[in-house]
Amino acid sequence: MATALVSDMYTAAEQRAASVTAVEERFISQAMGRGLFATRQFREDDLIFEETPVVSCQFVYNKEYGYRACDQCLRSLETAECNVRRLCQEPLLVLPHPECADTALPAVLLCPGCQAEYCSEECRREAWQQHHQLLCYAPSHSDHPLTRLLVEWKQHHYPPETLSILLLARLLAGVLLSPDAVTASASLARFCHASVSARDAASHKLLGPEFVQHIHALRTLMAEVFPDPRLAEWMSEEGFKSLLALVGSNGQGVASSPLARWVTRCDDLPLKGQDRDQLDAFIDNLYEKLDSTVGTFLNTEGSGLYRLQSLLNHSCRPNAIVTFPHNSHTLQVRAVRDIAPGQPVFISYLDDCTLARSRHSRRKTLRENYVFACACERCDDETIQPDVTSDEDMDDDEQ
Ligand SMILES: C[S@@+](CC[C@H](N)C(=O)[O-])C[C@H]1O[C@@H](n2cnc3c(N)ncnc32)[C@H](O)[C@@H]1O
Repeated sequence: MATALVSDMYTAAEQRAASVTAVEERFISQAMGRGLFATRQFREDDLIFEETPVVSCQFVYNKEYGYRACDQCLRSLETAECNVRRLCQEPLLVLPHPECADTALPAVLLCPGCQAEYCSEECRREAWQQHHQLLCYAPSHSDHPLTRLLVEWKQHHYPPETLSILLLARLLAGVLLSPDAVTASASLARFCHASVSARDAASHKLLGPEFVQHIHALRTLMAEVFPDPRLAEWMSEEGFKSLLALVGSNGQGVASSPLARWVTRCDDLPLKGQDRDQLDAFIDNLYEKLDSTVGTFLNTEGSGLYRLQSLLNHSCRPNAIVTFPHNSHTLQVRAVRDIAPGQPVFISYLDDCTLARSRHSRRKTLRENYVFACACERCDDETIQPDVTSDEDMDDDEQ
């Protein structure tokens, strides 16, 4: 499936594509807004839909720390072993169970202008057509507005990152490079309007009062990157904030890290007793080393904005999961239990560990990171739970 052009974001063709995938968009409630509903039966592990993003990009610090990924599809360009050797600064480190690692790496192609790396000619061409011809620059040019934009961004956003300002730059470049920029801009406005509730737009944590100066600086620099009157609407205070709220509320982490894939496959190995303990201890030790050398990095390479996936609401009792089986930004949504026609499809925005915690802890994490009060069925069922249920949760609160 080709990556959608910004101008295609809300076309009838894409609406039809959604129905082919057997989900449809419906209004749920004032609290939750819209959501996706199954239009047919899904069994556990069934594919519900597969989707490439409207736009995606690698996290700024991942790139700086030398994580090598295709600049278009985020496919990893190094093996898990190369990745950890470099990050842990241990050139002789050997990962056990090599059968769990991806070995077939693509031949790397470069952008002749800025040396950005791609995994294929298709990705290089797609990137050029969609955004790169307007964003190609040598990062060593410290005076270039894009360099200054990234410096400003990095001063306020540290790993583990969940978003990159380059997503916005790529979205806007996509508007200008569309055959009809006016229509593309209107399409982006509809996406913003439909996807960002008034509450998200007013209160998203990216837009908090402590960021007023920062947002002003980002907006000024973005206007320098795109001195084009066709984007004037997006450079206004309101327009720029609505874009930040769009990517803040809907950006999806892209899990294409080779190390994470190796770890996941190791977890699935049918090992028992001492063998399992040894491998688990090796992995724990590896993450500790990584933590001490390069700090906390999530298992995500970057983030993307997806048209269908951005309609999926959170539930603390999810019936679906987002995966990245192609080692790239193409995602799949799969059922984790049976879903009947007409039922809403929910994923979890929380990791497994947080999901296993009390209602109080889960809601606290969702409030702090996603700025909403969870209205899911499980939270509803557990309303009789005391506010805090475990020592661990107490510790959390005290912190
Ligand atoms: C990725 S969007 C999901 C689609 C969204 N409902 C819409 O109408 O566009 C995420 C937003 O949906 C809402 N949301 C998602 N899950 C929710 C839940 N369990 N309870 C309340 N609001 C939820 C929040 O406003 C959140 O910022």
